[in-house]
Order: sequence, then C-alpha cells, then structure tokens
Amino acid sequence: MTTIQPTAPRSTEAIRELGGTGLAREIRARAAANAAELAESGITPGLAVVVATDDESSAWYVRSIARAAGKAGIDCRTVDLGAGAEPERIRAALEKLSADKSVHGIVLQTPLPVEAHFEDLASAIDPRKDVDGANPVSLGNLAAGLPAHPPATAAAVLELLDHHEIELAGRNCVVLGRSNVVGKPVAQLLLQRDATVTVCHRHTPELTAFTPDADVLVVAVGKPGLITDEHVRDGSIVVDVGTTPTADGGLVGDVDPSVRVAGLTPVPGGVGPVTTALLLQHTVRSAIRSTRRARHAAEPQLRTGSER
Ligand SMILES: Nc1nc(=O)c2c([nH]1)NC[C@@H]1CN(c3ccc(C(=O)N[C@@H](CCC(=O)O)C(=O)O)cc3)C=[N+]21
Repeated sequence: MTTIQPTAPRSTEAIRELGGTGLAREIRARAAANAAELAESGITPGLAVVVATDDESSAWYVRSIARAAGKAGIDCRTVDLGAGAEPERIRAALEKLSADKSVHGIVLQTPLPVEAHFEDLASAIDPRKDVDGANPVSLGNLAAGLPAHPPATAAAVLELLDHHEIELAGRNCVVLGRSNVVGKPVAQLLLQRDATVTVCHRHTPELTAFTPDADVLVVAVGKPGLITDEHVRDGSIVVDVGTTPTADGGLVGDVDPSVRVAGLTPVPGGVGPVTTALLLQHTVRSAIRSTRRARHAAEPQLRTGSER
C-alpha cells in the first residue's frame, strides 16, 4: 500500500498546459498573409517601437518584436532615445511618428526614465496607431465598449482563453493587478464577455479571500511564486502573465508551476509569444484601416453613411 506524503512533490500530469506558442504561430501567419495582400497594393505595414531604457528584458522584447515583424513583412523601426531621454524628446518622437504616413503602429516601451510619465506621454500616440493600447483614450474607449486596440498583453490573455475553449460568460474571474496595461484592460475585456470580474491589488488584505472562488484567475503582478495551492482550486484555470527574468537568463511567472489546477498557462511559452504576435496583428489591421480611410477620402461619392 502506498502512503500519501503531503510533502512529496506532486505530479503535474493532471494539469492541462494552456500553451501559447502554437496560437502565436497561427496569429503570425495570418498577419503575414494580410501583410502580403497589402503589399500587392504597394503598402507595407509599419511599426515603430520607441525605447527610452536600457532594461535588458525590454531590450529582449524589442528584438523579438523586430524579428517577428520582419518575418511577417512588417517594416519595424526601433527609435532608441536612450535611458536618459527627457520626456519632451519622447513626446516629440511620438508626435512625429503619429504624423508619419508610413507608420501604422506605435509602441512606447516600458520602463521609462523616472521623470517620464507613461500615460501622459502615451497620450501623444494617435489612437488609430495605438497598437499596444497605451493612450488613455484607448483604455477609455475599451471601457465604454467603443472600438479600440486593447494592450497586446491583455488581448493575449483573452486569445489564449478562447483558443483553449475556456467558457467566460457567467463565470467568476479574478484578476490580480490593476495596471493600465494589463489588469484594468483584462478586466474590461472579461466584462465584455459577460464574466463576473473581481480585481485584486496590493491593498487587498487577503488574496485567499477571493482567489479560490475564481473559475478563471489572471495573475499580472510580477512576483515569482506569488500563487500557490492555497490560492486555487482543482478546477481553476490560471493565466500567468508575470514574466520575471532569472539570474540564469530564464524567465519565471507569478504562479508556482506545481499548483494543482485544471489548466495553467506556462512561462515561458504562454501569454508572452501571443502578445508579440498580436502586436503584429494590430499593426496590420491598423494599416488595412488606414488604406480604407485613404480610399474613402479619395472617392467621397462612394460613402454610404453607414461606414465609420
Ligand atoms: N509598452 C509595453 N508593452 C509591453 O507589452 C511590454 C513593455 N512595454 N515592456 C516590457 C514588457 C515585457 N513584455 C514581454 C512580452 C513577451 C515576452 C515573451 O514572449 N517571452 C517568451 C520567452 C522569453 C525568454 O525565454 O526569455 C515567453 O514568454 O515564452 C516577454 C515579455 C512585454 N512588455
């Protein structure tokens, strides 16, 4: 007879790994196909990434965006202003790119220099080019149910849940983190899908008062090992948005990978690759919309009035 040893490492076999690499490949392929169609009419989707940091994980992300964009037929330029860039210079760069017809998507990387304020600067990004949902106008439109690009990371959470056929309507969803780039927009997207949404953050005294009730738990805090078995149920679906670089060059999430749950998104290989792929998709969509607008402006007589 076998004895149960509570301290023994548990098998993770029962956990369904909700991976994102296959989905990311599909999204990239679709973006590349759409970019190829645009190329037939002489348009190359353009993405600009504005950087004002020497943070290593940000640099890795920027390189991976540039690589993936190149493969998808998107013209990606990195505007590196240096870690000491003054807010005025960052704002001027964003304004210039907003006015540049060859640019369809603009991303302002975080972190920023201490004296720079992300939301303030992001308001200089033309909302139509705001492919990472950074302009407060985009978040407002999202909350109001109007068309807007959600931040790529927030959109990636929903894409992953849909891809793995996780039901959301009427379910209890708990979001940990209330940032403008992940927690708040994820909560809005879940509300749009008819979920009951609870948002917890650093002033929530006891996470365990909320998290075990979650059918779907989205963790976007940035603290490795934050979520353990006491926070979850066997039936929970957990989306791990945290990506903290480790000393040995790896990456860890906020969720202890040995938690006993029904489904968990891995780190790496979960939300991250889908985020990058969606940034490309948003850029191609923005390029398609801008060519439509240009066509309508050239042929006003074709306007029906029902088009927006
Ligand atoms: N305005 C802004 N928007 C962002 O979305 C943003 C940002 N600033 N600043 C930096 C962070 C970081 N970030 C990541 C995205 C993908 C992976 C990713 O794909 N990681 C791979 C593996 C990476 C590895 O193995 O080192 C994975 O998770 O499988 C990681 C990190 C987006 N960020």
